[in-house]
Amino acid sequence: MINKEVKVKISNVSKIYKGTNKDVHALDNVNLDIYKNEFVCVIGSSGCGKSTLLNILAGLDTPNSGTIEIDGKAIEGTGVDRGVVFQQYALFPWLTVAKNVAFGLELQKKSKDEINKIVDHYLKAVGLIDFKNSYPKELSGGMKQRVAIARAYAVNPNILLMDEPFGALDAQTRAQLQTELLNTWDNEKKTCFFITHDVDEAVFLAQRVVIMSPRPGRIKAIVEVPIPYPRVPETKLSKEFNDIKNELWQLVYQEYLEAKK
Ligand SMILES: Nc1ncnc2c1ncn2[C@@H]1O[C@H](COP(=O)(O)OP(=O)(O)OP(=O)(O)O)[C@@H](O)[C@H]1O
Repeated sequence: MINKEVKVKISNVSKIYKGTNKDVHALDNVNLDIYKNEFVCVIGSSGCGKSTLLNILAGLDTPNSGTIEIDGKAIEGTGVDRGVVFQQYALFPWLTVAKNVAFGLELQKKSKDEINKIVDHYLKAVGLIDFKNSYPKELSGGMKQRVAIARAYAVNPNILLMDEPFGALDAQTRAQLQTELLNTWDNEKKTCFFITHDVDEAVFLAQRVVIMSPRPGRIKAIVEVPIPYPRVPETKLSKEFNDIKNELWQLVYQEYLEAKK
């Protein structure tokens, strides 16, 4: 059930990148309210502005116009209230798994005992406690992404911003991490903004799916996914799941036909 308290308010956000030949209107007047503890997925064709929007939410980029508010307060740059997970694992190769997860906690000047406790908690949550002293190069892609997720959760952000975090993984690992992510989301009650190219993944994870369209980047439609949690791999076999998936496919396909014109 969606709690209707607005957590993130995106109002009239536009972004233009100055290009060598021409300007790119990456986002045009984007408006979206994301509710507290909500899981929102964003899909849309390549170049429709998904990452631009996520980077602006993260405070890594700024809009040309419009505002982003979190709990009613305009954001200014990056903040520990927002954890970001990218497609490429972005782990520090010279640090062990435990040290990677501890990194943000050390910046927060937490005590050693507290850091150890938090690191162990999240490494257990992602099933990697036995690898705490390993280095990233000793891990598979899926394991590295689990570390990245544990690291994002460890600093206790209110909001998780995920840019295709499972995009580089094989189907089986991806399915496993989707279920794990939902379990953690359910336990930790975070607000999640999750970009994916995979319609199946969007329906499985999200309470609402935002479909964006390109040139200029806009929100084309928002589809609710009223399937109850916990969602399990078998959920993907249900009629309800497949009906919503088809609805989204039609919107995405329509987009493809329009782009071809
Ligand atoms: N730093 C930049 N400088 C210039 N143009 C940019 C920059 N970042 C993005 N763009 C342009 O803005 C548009 C939106 O890009 P963005 O990366 O947000 O799309 P996306 O929907 O995330 O795409 P993809 O699914 O391929 O990752 C694209 O046309 C892209 O070329």
